[in-house]
Parts: sequence; C-alpha cells; structure tokens
Amino acid sequence: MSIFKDLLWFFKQEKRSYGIGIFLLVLVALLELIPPKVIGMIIDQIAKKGMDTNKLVIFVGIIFINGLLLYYFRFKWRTLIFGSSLKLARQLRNNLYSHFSTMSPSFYQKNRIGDLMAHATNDVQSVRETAGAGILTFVDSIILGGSVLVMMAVSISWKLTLVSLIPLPIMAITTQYYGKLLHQRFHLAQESFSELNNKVQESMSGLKVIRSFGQEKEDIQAFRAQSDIVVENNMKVARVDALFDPTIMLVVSISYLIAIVYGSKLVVSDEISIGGLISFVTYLGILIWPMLAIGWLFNIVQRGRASYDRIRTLLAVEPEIKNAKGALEHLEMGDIHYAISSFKYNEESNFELKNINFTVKEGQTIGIVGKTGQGKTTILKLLLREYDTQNGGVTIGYSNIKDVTLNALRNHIGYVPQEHFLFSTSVSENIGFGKEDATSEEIERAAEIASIHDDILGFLDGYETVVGERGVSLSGGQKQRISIARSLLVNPNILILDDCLSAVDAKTEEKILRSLKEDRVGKTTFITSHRMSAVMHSDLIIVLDEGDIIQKGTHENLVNVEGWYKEMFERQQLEELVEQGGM
Ligand SMILES: Nc1ncnc2c1ncn2[C@@H]1O[C@H](COP(=O)(O)OP(=O)(O)OP(=O)(O)O)[C@@H](O)[C@H]1O
Repeated sequence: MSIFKDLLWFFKQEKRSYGIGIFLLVLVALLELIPPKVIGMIIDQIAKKGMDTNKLVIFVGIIFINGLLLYYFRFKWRTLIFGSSLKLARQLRNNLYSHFSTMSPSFYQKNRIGDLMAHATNDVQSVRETAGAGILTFVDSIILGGSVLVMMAVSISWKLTLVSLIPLPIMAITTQYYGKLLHQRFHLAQESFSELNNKVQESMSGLKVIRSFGQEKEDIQAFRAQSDIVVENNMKVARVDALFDPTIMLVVSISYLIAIVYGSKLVVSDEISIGGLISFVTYLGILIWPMLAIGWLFNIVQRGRASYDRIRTLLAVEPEIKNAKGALEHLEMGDIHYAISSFKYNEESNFELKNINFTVKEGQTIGIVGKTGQGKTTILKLLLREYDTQNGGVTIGYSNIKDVTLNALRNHIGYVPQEHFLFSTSVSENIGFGKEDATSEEIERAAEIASIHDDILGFLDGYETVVGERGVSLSGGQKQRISIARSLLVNPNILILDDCLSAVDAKTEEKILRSLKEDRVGKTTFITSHRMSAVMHSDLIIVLDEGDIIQKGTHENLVNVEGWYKEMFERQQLEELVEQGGM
C-alpha cells in the first residue's frame, strides 16, 4: 500500500475532490447497510403478524429514498475520484514528456523510443488506475467491509458472524500469493509490450530499408513472434487475474453455507429472529463486493507500484548536460576559442579528440575536413554542448560555454545536422519552425539562399505543400536544403552546416555557398564536409585525422604544402573534371 503514500503529493493537490469523493464513498457504504436491516424488520413484522399498510409504506419509503441517495452519491464520487485520477495521468505524461525533452543524446542511446512510449502510455495508465479504482477498492474494502461486519456482529449475532467468517483467512493468504505472482508477471508483460513498441517504431522508420532488402516477410514474422510473446505474457497475467474472483466467490459461498446451517440452528434456539437471519444473509451478499475489492486492490496496487517505480526511475535520471549553478542567462557573442586537451565520449570509447586548439574570429567561416569518423561532428557537438568536455573547453567571447545556460548558448546557434529531419507539416512551416512570427517574404528569402525556392514553386501547393509521410516525398538534397533554409531564417550568430551539402550537386553547392557568404557577413559559420570545394573559401580550414588536427590554415596555405588537404583537393578536382568531361 506504500504506493498510496508515494502518491500523497497528488492526493494533497486534489484534496477537495478526494476529500468529498471519499466522504461520499463512506456515506454510500453506510447507506448500503440500511436495506438489509429494513428487510429483516419487514420479515419479523410479517412473522409477528404485526405488519400494516402504514408500516409497509414507511419501510418501502425508506428503501426508496435510500436508493435515490445511493444513485446520486455513487454518480458524484465517481466523477470526483475517477475524474481526478485522469488529472494524475495528464500530469505524469506531461512530466515524462518535459523530462524526455531535457535529456542528452546519451539518454536516447541507452533508452529506446518504443520503451519510453510504453512508459508514457501503459505505465501512466496503471498509476491512474491506482489513484482511481485503487482508492475505490481501498475505501470500499475497509469501510463497507468493516461496517457490514460490525452491523452483522452488533445488530444480529457476533457468534454467527465469527463462525461464518472462518474461511476468510484462506482468502487473505491466497490473494496475497496471487498478488505477488501478478506483480512478477505484470512486469514481464509490460517489458514485452515495450519490446513490441520498439519493434514497431524501428520497422516503421526503417521500412524503406526493409523493403529494399526484400525483408518484409521476415519483418512481419519477427513482429508476429514479438506479438505472440506479448499475448503469452498477458495471458499469464490474465490467468492469475482470473484466479482472484473465483477464489473470493468460493470463500463467500462457504460462508453462505455456514451462515445458513449455523444461523438456522440459532433461529431454532431463539437466539436470533428469522428476519435477523435473512438480514445476515443479505449482508453476506453485500460483503461479496468488499471481498472482491480486496482482491482487486492487491491487483491494482501491485501494478501501480511496478509502473510508478518505473516512471520514477525515468524521472530521476538527471540530464548529463545541464545548466551550471549560477549560469548566466546571456551570452555575449565574440570569437570562438577551442582549447581542448582531450575528449572521449565515454571510458570504453576508442575514439579520442586530442589537442584541439583553434580560434574562429567573430564573422569568420571555418571549414573542418577529414576522412569519415575523424571527429568533425564531435567538434560541433562540443560547441552545442551535446556533450561536455572533461579536459579543456570552448569559449565564446569572454565566456566559457559551460558558464552560460544552455538556452543562452543555443539561442546563438543554428544547426543543420547530417541527418536532417522534417516535420509532417507544410514546407513553409518547416522553414519557419524556429521563428514564430516569420513572414512569407522571410521564409522565401531563406529558401532562396538555400537554393530551394525554385524547387518549392514546382511543388503542387508551393510553400503549402505538406512534406513527410502524409505529403510529398522529397529528394535527399531537397530535404537538406529545406533544413538549411530553416536555420538561415533565424539568422543565427553561429551557423553550423554539418556535412549538409553532401546530397546536392557541385553547382548547387557553389550557388548556396556564394549566397551564404553574402548573407552571413559579420556572422560566424562552421562547415564540415568531405568535399574540399565546400570549405575552400573559408577563412580557416582544419584537417582532422583520428581526433587530431593535422593541418590548419587557409586554402591557399594548404594547397601549397604537401599533405592530406592538397592530395584530396587535387583528387576531387580531377574527379570533377572527369565528371564534366563525361557529360
Ligand atoms: N555518441 C557517441 N558515443 C561514442 N562514440 C561516438 C559517438 N558519436 C560518435 N562517436 C565516435 O566518434 C568518432 C568520430 O565521430 P564523428 O561523428 O565526430 O566523425 P565525423 O568526422 O563527423 O565523421 P563523418 O564524416 O562520417 O560524419 C567515430 O569513431 C564515432 O564512432
């Protein structure tokens, strides 16, 4: 029951609804005690031949009014308690979502999206049930069950009550055992559901790859296998679930039997009246629900416990990158200075950046080149503070980037990643994403600089064309250019183009770079690329090899010395010539 203690913060927050709701639940429990008593009195009056019309009208009137009150109070507590539990679900979902959005990339390497979605749906649902049906079963099993027992013992016969309830401990022991079993099985069922979610998420996003490799059949089979595991695990839960009610009914039936046999003996020996025995048996009937409620309560609480623990564990994960204490809200732009003696993603990582020292003056363009996997993107991730450096750091103007808030830092940066992402909305909304009040002229201008304006005009609905799964399919190069336009629109002080021109042809690349140069006068730009043509006009070029800067300088410097840059530049020029010659 510790889950109720853990949810106390919520019950306090919703104290009015829960206070009135529980009060009404108690009232309902007490009102439910009246009809059996009245029925017993009617029977006794009939047995004594003392019943007349007046008395009958009064008895029936009491039962009728009681019924109406029960009707209204039951409706009211349901809306109050179940209604509040929906608010808990909303709050947990919102907390999870906000928390997920503050997490660093490493969190998403450890946790899969499907898993996280399962937490935000199934687990939240189980906790909601605890705050709704859990409270109902808790109050009903204690208040209704307790008051029926008191009524049976005090107003009819404590002897008959004690004897009839002999089978109760059997129920307590078995339901507790079932509860434990349920906890384990429920955990497994939730895990397999998470796996299924992961499978769906991965297959849907990798559908093109699956199709191109002709793996649809295998994928469907893998899905079915996982789906079978989910069913199997849920069947195991259902089997334990299904044991609760029959066990309770069996116990109650034995109680009935004892009550009738022993109760008849008490009637014969005149210790209780015949009306008393009938009231007693009716009370036993009412007792079925509180007993079922105890079973349910165990069940709901076990699920709620497991789910709430999982949600809490997730919420307790601290973002690896967060604002330092007293971090400044404002960052003054200036030169960007890298002074990193070493950086590793983690202890196990073989890759290491070493002695990364260079300065980009405000307004300059820097090109970072090198073979694949040499650390180009890593250098950019450190500027964005996706990861923090352990030895050395990056300063902008006079501030170390760790001394300002993440917001203050990232507000200066426009990042076009290698893996571009477009939302399933219109082209214009995709470009305008970072600037709420962007005018259509501004959007079009950004698109022109990114050399995508003409393509967009060729789409069926122009700038209103919906892209993504529900809309038009774009080429890799078009997506890249829309991503570039999105970043250009916010006119950031620092623009990062992370190998994002790889899917456009050399001519378009040249056009984009020329427009960029005009547009970004006085602003800093980072360009990483495999193509020397993308960086040759930069003010500074660095060449990376296995995390080390092996060459540094301008294009003119670098093409005049023997080295990787010169070799690659000449080779790529030759390739271009061959391509043009071949056309
Ligand atoms: N999150 C990460 N955790 C651990 N290692 C990583 C992580 N991201 C990248 N690496 C490793 O760091 C090295 C440098 O990667 P990085 O992406 O910086 O290279 P790159 O030069 O940008 O390559 P490419 O040109 O292919 O984009 C690679 O060996 C890569 O495997």
